[in-house]
Amino acid sequence: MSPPETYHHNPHNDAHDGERELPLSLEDYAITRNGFLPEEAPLTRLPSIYYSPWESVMDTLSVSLTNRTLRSQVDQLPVLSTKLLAAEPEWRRAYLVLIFLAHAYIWGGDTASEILPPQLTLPLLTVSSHLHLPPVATYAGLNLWNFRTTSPSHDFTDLDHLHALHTFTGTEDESWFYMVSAAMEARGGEIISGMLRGREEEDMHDLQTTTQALREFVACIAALGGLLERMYERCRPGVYYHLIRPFLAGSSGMEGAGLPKGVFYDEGASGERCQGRKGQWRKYRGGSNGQSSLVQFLDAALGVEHGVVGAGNSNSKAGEKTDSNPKETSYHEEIRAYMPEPHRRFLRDVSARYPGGMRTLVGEILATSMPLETEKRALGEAFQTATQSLAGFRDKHMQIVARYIIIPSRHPAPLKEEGEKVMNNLATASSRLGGKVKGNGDGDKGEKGGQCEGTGELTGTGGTALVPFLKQSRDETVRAGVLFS
Ligand code: HEM
Repeated sequence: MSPPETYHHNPHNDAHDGERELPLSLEDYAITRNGFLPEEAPLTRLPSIYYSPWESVMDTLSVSLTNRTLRSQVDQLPVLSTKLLAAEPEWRRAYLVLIFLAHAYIWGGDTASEILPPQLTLPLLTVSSHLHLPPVATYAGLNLWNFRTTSPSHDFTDLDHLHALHTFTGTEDESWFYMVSAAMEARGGEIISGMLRGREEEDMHDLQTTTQALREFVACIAALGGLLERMYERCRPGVYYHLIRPFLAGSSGMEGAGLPKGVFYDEGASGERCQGRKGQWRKYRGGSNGQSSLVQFLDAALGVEHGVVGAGNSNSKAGEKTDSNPKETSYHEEIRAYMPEPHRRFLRDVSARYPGGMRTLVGEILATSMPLETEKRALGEAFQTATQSLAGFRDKHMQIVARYIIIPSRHPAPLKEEGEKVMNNLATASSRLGGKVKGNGDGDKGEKGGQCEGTGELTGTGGTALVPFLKQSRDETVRAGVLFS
């Protein structure tokens, strides 16, 4: 079980006059009026002065990366205990600090560091175990818990007033990259309770709640698509691809970037596993927006089901079992291990309580012989529009991926000064690896000899074969809209 949360009362959970109470209490899942974002903006520093050595390194992170002093600063840090971390926001702040320092340490040199020192690993292992997250950069640390707002009304959907607390590069581009997702999470959070209530509707003679929930879903997806497309405003594709993205890379599938065994998490002097050091070689996926619980909630709410990439799923219908090996898990299933535990539990409970989501409910209602043809037609249309809008959102996302990854991957990193490549494009090399779905975390054995040859398929920071995967996710969304065939 997760540690007790300190979330405040959530007005979105309240049933208004005539509304059914939600069967799942959103507070139990650390879901707030801002959706999967916290109720309040995250801590900007750890309150105890004991942690000032960490915070001081964070204060100058991007500068230290540029002048290559970050690793020596980390090496000189004391090994700090986690005993002074109290409330959950402090644990999240500690996690954010440690994952930023860990990725800066691994990727912030001329070659990747295969070893993470105990100054980082010892507290990081404790903090990530407390939060039930892997000890690596995740969407939670980079996006959900890494923002402040200058909005007078503390409106987290107000993208123009959101700012990342930390970036690797010190660029506006990187802050914007994280903040677009943060604003989307806040906007998307507004429909969580409505969708659950709409799915809960069992009164066949009043279909309006469900139809209305689907219409609000469509409006929400339009807003999310609008925010997504604002990525172009302040995040330049070349800066993203050559400067930002390399820092987000994980340790799985990184042979081409100098991490054939992953990363050794050095836990101190005793032991014998690596040059007399205690510790473990570990492989994790990198940080990715694909770890957003919101998008997986939208899928679960509608009834979109994702299969294993390339396992014959492109011809299967939503909800059908495929021929793939039952032991294989889909990317979407696997990536849940990288989400905060309460959010992961929420997705599991939503799918268990409402198998097939709206798709099942709408299918059942349309199949009945009740004389409410107009309402039934409106409901069916609202459902079709909802699935189309989510598929359209995925199309927009694919265009972003083309602009930010596929096109820049064909061009070398620009020169900063004559003869000098922009720093840190180590993991960019790993963008072209062979293999299907790559890298599923600790001890991953799934590599298909994916060396960096420059000829393989493009992979995401999360390690997926990019284009087929994204197309399949979009097609699965379209198919969920087909109710009868
Ligand atoms: C410059 C902007 C972006 C780029 C380059 C990008 C890139 C990618 C890549 C490479 C993947 C493949 C999986 C992986 O590598 O982990 C992916 C998946 C995904 N991304 Fe993005 N992404 C961007 C913005 C966003 C934003 C803002 C969101 C919203 C939360 C988002 C949501 C997703 C989701 C949900 C997936 C999983 C596939 C799916 O369900 O359709 N992405 N993205």
